[in-house]
Order: sequence, then C-alpha cells, then structure tokens
Amino acid sequence: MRILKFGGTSVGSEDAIRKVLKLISRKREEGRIQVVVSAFRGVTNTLQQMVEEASDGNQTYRDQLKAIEDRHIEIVRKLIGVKEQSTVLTELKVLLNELDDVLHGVSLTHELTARTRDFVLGFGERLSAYIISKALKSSGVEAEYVDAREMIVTNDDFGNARVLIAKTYENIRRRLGKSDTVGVITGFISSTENGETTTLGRGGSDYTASLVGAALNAEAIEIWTDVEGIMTADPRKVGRHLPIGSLSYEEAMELSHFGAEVIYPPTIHPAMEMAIPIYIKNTFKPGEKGTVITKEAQIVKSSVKGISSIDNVTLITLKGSGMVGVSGFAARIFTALADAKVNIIMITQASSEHTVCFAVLPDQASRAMQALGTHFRRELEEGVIDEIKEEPNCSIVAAVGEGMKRTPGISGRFFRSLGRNGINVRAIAQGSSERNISVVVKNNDLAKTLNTIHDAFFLSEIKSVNLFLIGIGLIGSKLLELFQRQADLLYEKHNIELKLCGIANSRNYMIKEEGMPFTGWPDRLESEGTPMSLNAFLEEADELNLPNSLFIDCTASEEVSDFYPEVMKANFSLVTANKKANSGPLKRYQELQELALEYNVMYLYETNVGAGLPVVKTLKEQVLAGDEITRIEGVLSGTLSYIFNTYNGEIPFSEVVKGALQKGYTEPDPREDLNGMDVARKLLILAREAGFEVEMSDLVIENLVPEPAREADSIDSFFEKLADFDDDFKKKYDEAASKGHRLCYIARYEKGEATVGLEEIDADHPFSGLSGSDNIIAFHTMHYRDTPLVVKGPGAGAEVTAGGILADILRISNVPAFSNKIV
Ligand SMILES: NC(=O)C1=CN([C@@H]2O[C@H](COP(=O)(O)OP(=O)(O)OC[C@H]3O[C@@H](n4cnc5c(N)ncnc54)[C@H](O)[C@@H]3O)[C@@H](O)[C@H]2O)C=CC1
Ligand SMILES: N[C@@H](CC=O)C(=O)O
Ligand code: NA
Repeated sequence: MRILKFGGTSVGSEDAIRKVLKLISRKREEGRIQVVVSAFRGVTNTLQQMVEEASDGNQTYRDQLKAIEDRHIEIVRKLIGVKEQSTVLTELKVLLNELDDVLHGVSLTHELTARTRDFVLGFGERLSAYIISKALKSSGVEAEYVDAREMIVTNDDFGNARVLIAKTYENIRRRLGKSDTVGVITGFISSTENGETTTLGRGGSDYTASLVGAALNAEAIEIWTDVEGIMTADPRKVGRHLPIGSLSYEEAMELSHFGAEVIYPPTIHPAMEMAIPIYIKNTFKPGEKGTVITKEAQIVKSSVKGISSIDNVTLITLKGSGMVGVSGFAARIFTALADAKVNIIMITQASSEHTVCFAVLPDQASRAMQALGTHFRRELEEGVIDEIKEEPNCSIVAAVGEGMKRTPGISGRFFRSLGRNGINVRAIAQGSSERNISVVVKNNDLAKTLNTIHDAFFLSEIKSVNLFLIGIGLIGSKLLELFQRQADLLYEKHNIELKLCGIANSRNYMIKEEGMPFTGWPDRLESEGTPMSLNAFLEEADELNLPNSLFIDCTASEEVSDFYPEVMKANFSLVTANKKANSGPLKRYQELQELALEYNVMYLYETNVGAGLPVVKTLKEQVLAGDEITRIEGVLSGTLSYIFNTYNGEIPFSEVVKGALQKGYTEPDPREDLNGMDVARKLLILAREAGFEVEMSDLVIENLVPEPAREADSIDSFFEKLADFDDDFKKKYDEAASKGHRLCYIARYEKGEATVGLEEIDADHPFSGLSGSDNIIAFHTMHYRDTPLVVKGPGAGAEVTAGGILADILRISNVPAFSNKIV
C-alpha cells in the first residue's frame, strides 16, 4: 500500500489534474494505493477571505462563491464523462448550497467562531476530493470519495486541532484497511468526537497522508507537489539552490523548524514511528528523483544537507556579572518567559555565564522584555544584572545535517565563509544533537549569509565570483577578453561563474547585481554609465552585499590605489596590477597587509612584478617556508628588456621605444619605464616582500629619459624630443658592443642597498641570454646559496598580464590548479 498526496498546485488546473489522474492510474496498476488531496489551488485562501467578508456583513463574498462554483463546474465538465456529469453537478450543487447557507448565516449574525471557520475552510477539500474521485471513475479507475472526517478524530482546538491518534488509526484501518478501491481522501479536515469539523493547520493535508500511511503501515508516503523535492535552501533567497536527495526524519524536522517550507512538520511523526519513507516528488516532472525522507540519514560529502532561516526575530540579551555561578538563573528566565507565553526560538549562553542571549519572534519581544523587566527588577536595581537589551531586525540562519556530528571542521568552514564575506554574527548556537549550527545576523545580511553558507557547503555546485573591475585600458580590456574566453570552461569544469557586477574607467561606471556581458566596453560605459566616483562605485557595490565580491584594479592611478583601505574595509578582496599602492610609503604597504588580515580579505598583486610570471608568489612562499633572502637581482622591466634586446644601433632608439609601446609592454606613459621608476617600484615591492623595510628614497635610480624629454606635455612630444637623442643612445650601444658587451637595465637589492640602472654585461653574464620582453629575477637565499632561485620569461604584455590577474582571481575563488574538484 502506498499513500499519494497531491497538493493544491497539483490540482490547480484541468491540465494539472489530468496529470494527476494519469499518475494515479499508473500507480494503481503497480499496487494498492490511497490518495489524499488538497483543495484546488487558491480555494482555501478564497474561502478564508469569503468567511471574513461575510462576518463583516460584506456581500462581496457572493461573487467569490460564484467564481468558486464556476471553476469547479468547469473542471467537472472537462474531466468527467457526459453521462456522469449531471449526478456529479447535482452533488456539487448540494455542497455549494450548504456552503452558501453557512456564509449567509455568518453574514447575518456577524459572528465568526473558530468552529464555523473550520467548517467553511473544509469545503475546499470536500469539493476537490469528490470531483477527483468521480474523474478517476470516469477514466476507468475504481475509486471512491472518502471524507476524512469519518476517520480522523481530534480535540476541539478548532483551527489547529490535535489528533487523537489511537482512535484515528482504528477508524482508518476499519474504513480503508481492506479496501482495494482507490480512496480519494479529503486532506486537511478532521472532526471532533461529536462530529464537528476541525482542521489540521495549513499544510495539514501532508499530515493527513502521514496519518493514513501510518495507520495502514504503508510502504511509502508520496507527497506530490510542484517542486523537485526539498531544496538545499529557499529558492527565493538562494539562486543556486539544489534538490536534496535524501534526509533523515530528524534532518527534515530540524530544517522545517528553521522555517524551510519543506513539509508540514507534524507530518513527520506518524511516518517516523512506523519507519515509512516519505517521498517528495514533482507532479509535473515525475521522472525527477525528488527527495526521500527516511530513518537512516545518508551522509553527504558536504555534511550539511540544507540551509534555512527564520527571517525576522528579536534578539534579547541579559548581561551581568551577578549571574556567574548562580544556579537557577536560566530556570528563572525561562519561567518568566513561559508565564508570559513567549516562545524561545534559540538560546545561547557564554560559558563565562556573563550573558544569556535568546531569540524570540518580534511580536513577542515587548512581552518578553516586560516580563524579564518585572521578574528581575530587584536584580537590575542591585546591579546583579547590568542590562536587558533587545535587538530587533535579526534573522536566524541554520545549517542542518546529520553528518555534521561526525565531521570535524564544519563550524570552521561555516564561520570562515562568514568572516571572509564580512558578515557580522550576533549570536551562535549549535544544537547539542550537533545536527545544526545556527547564527543570528542582522536582517540586511540575511540573503548574503544564506548564499555564503550555501556556497561554502555546496561548493561542488556553482559558485559565483562577483567582479568589480576598475580600468579597462590595455590590460583591463585584455582581461575582459580573457573572461569571455574562459568563462564557459570555468563554469563547466570548475563550477565557477565569473560575474561582472561592476565596471569603471576614469569617466564612467556601471553596477549591475545580475551581472553584465564581458564585451561591448568601453562604449557601453560611455552611453549608459554614471560619471565615475570611487566612493559611489564602492558604495553601490557594497549595497549589493554579494558574497565572493572582489575588486580588480587595472589602472595605473594613485587615486585608485589610495582607495584600497576603503575597499578592504568594505570586505572586498582585491586583485591589482597597479603597483602604486605597494611601492608607495612603507606605512601604506604595511597597512594594506594588516587590513587584509583584519578584514579577512585576500589582497593579491602577482602582476606587480614580472607581469604573469610567478614572482611574488614564489618569493612569498620562500619567506613563509623560512627562507631568508640575501640578495635580489634581476631585469624587472619588460620594456627595457625589449629595448636593449632589440636595439642594434641600426633602427633609431626612439623607434624601438615606440615598438615597446605598440607591443603593450610599457606603462601608459613609457617615461615611467625609461626613467627607471617602474623598475624601482618592482624592486621595492620585492624587497618589502622579502621582509626588508625600504622606502623609495632609499633607492638609487638611473633615469634614461634625456632631460628635455622629461617635461614633454604629451607622449607624442616626448617621442619627438627623445628622437633628438637617438645618437647618444647609439654611442652608448657602440661603446659596449666594441668590448663584446651588451646593455642591460638591472635592479639589485642587497644588505639595504638598492640600485636600478643601465649596465654593460659580457656574454657570460647570466642575464645576457634574454630576448624579447624577458624578465629574469634571481633570488639568492639561505636555501638557494650556491645557485640562485631564478624565475625567467616574458615579463610584460597585455596577454601575460591579464593571465596573471585571472590567476589571482581564481586563487581567491579557491580554484586549485591541479584538480577539477573544488576543495
Ligand atoms: N603592460 C603591462 O605589461 C603591464 C601592466 N601592468 C599595470 O597595469 C595597469 C594598467 O595598465 P594599462 O592597461 O596599460 O593602462 P591604460 O592607461 O591603458 O588603462 C588604464 C585604465 O584605467 C582607467 N583609469 C585611470 N584612472 C582612473 C581612475 N582614477 N578611476 C577609474 N579608472 C581610472 C582608465 O580610464 C583606463 O581605462 C598599470 O598599473 C600597469 O602598471 C602590470 C603588469 C604588466
Ligand atoms: N611596463 C612594465 C609592465 C609590467 O609591469 C614593463 O615594461 O615591465
Ligand atoms: Na608576477
């Protein structure tokens, strides 16, 4: 025997009902079944409104009654054979007249008791079960209408009656135990021992199915609805929710306690007692697996099965040193609240016993405050309790899963993800069952918290990385191209969704929560953007409150790099190609490192030195691994490397510099390369990363820009002026060449001495074999004493730089390089 229950959406329209009829008929062929149905979609709500209107003496309920009548008649006409129609319509009319009479009575007396309300609300199921039983018959399935009021007996707590289990089971067994016929049972309704209609609470049809299943010791209870089972999170709040394959009874109860509209909570008990599995299935996609709720929890890899929330609670905190070590305090708090009929949803106490904190529903908060104020008046006066504080507009978010108790590190993952995303946790509780961890956060952090925790535990599923890009010149545009090229692969292979949520250049910016295409820039900014302001850009990005948000700086602007502290303080991780921040005052460099730690954000800048080459990363790893850097030496400029690798005294020197610009090696202003500043910045950054406290003023820098070209007011005029010195550069070149030497712009740091400048090197020098835009960086360290650790390769150009930036982004997004699994 299987029990099938169909909710309102499954019986919402002619089409849906046809699907239900087919499903029932197929299931019947497989074995004995009983069916429980809800009212047609929306009918119970309408009945509720009608009875309220009638009790106000408002006659509009009549129009609604007519609409209900028409809807049911239409379905009868469509689903029931012509021959049987008239009997069915007559019976329908009898029912509707009965309803009309009651409503008329209510409208005359203006009196609406809970008893009458239950009676009126019960008509929805009586109508639907009757019609469906006849439609089944009409389609050839042996079926009968079964009024649950004949079987389910309750106390007289109208509106939310308590079932008298023993008697109910006996009735169900007597009525249906031996039946071969498909009973179409009215969900939701029941009756008192005196035969008065009661209801089992909204969602009560699930409960009806479970009661029938338990009484008949069914092999399964199937709840057919319009979703593919229970989801890992509320689909309205978490876009990337997924169906949960299986849950234990306890997990399902825990999830529904925390507000998940999983299944009507009382449903679980009868099924659990008899160990009957409950299946949640989609009527419209019967082939989908759905969710099964059983005795044994299937442990999933993530250990967490689902995430749920109670969206609006008030947090009440009692604080006071006088509570420490005093027994019975908690008991007094609970008694005071119980007397005031306050329901405590969650409670935590610091182990110092200094504070007790609990969450209640907002409409019970003032009652709770009053009760505690009165009860503890003396303690408050005597200072035993310092204060009783209430904090409205909070939410509780809970992660639930049986496997949590066997898996260490779950709470670490939980809180790390919150910390990373700058979510402030107001209170924490872990159920002693270890089946759930709950936190209280402010309401405006709710969606972010749900998404963050969801991502942290269902990482094998899609994770969005929300990008805010500033600067779309040479490098920024290349990066966008790379996003476009890699997005599908990252999505398919690594479950990473790159989402461009913000974009800006020096003129305009745009922010869009749902993300924007990677192409069409900067034109789109020109036509649709808002005039750029860093403050506004950050403020709007921050308002979106998205998890996994990161800023990317592809400008060369100091104004932007000076803004990093604000970015980090708003909990954005930061990836930058811009060297200005790390090569500014040492204090700023240190401040940024500290802020990143304090705000739990990642700050990555691999492309600051050697573009995409793994220079910064290598150095950081050496230092972390306990190595000591003794000397740094290298060719750190792609531009200068290219120039001196290419220049052979034939093509004018200024033309070679132009070539470097055209190839995308230079800074936006190539003088920054030629004057040694770009190299100096890189050396400074490396020295700082190696642990040395160095300022730019400590460096000796050789400037290759001839004096008259330094102040040129445009790049064009700089090139014109530079051309005047082509001969001077040729002379330098020839002089070196005559000795079999070549020119090379070298950076060196050793024992506090830092120099960058042009040198003549001979053919044996390790730097003499460079070509193109090659950089070479040699780290002489305690571990690499005899031969240095060397990183070498093209160190400038849009492609390699964009690649380096994307690698940093992926590092922040936790994409490991050598696994297609996400850890
Ligand atoms: N070319 C290369 O091989 C490498 C370049 N880099 C760095 O990449 C960065 C970008 O270089 P390019 O793309 O060549 O520069 P670019 O001049 O082509 O583009 C700069 C972009 O930043 C925007 N911008 C400038 N100031 C801004 C402000 N205050 N607010 C908002 N946007 C602003 C501009 O509108 C433009 O979109 C530089 O810091 C450079 O040092 C780093 C490694 C290698
Ligand atoms: N202009 C720079 C680009 C990389 O940082 C260079 O030439 O190396
Ligand atoms: Na690099």
